[in-house]
Amino acid sequence: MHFVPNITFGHPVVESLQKQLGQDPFFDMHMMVSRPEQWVKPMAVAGANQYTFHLEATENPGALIKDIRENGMKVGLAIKPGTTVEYLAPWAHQIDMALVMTVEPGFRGQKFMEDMMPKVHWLRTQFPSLDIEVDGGVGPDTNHKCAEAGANMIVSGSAIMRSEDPRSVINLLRNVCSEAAQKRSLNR
Ligand SMILES: O=C(CO)[C@H](O)[C@H](O)COP(=O)(O)O
Repeated sequence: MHFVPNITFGHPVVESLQKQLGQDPFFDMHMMVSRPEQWVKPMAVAGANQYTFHLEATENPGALIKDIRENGMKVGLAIKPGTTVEYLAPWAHQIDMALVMTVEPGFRGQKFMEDMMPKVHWLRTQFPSLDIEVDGGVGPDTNHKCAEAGANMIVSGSAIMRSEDPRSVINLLRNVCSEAAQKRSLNR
């Protein structure tokens, strides 16, 4: 289970949490950009472990996946709420992580789109070992829906940053995801 606090690089809170929780940083760069091809090398040089791009932003996902791998990074593939999961499926065997956006990309603090959960569930059923991430409006009130649908990675921004006790929110989110993953593996 990976837990991904969505906090700006170098933010003192994330640095302090990493120290306190003893986590090795894993840098997944979620590139909400047009022409994602142009940033692969710079991100690899900067030390990114994974490069996540939007399927809607490229005309040649296959070539981009190859380039990311050749630059030594794992591959994440994101879809916006309006993009159907069937559009992502042909690439699922070539990627490490599928990212289902649960808000329109743009800014923090938006409302979680529960109607994206069937996408997560479908991906989990079709690709049992794929990492599946959700991003947008995820916090203690919505996290269990993501975990039950099959997400094993979550991005959480506002719910953590607005809390007076970020560490307990992180632990809660992590526990819910771990328990759901455990239940899934027992049911297999
Ligand atoms: O980047 C995003 C949207 O473009 C993320 O959804 C957002 O930053 C996550 O924060 P929150 O938990 O507040 O939705």
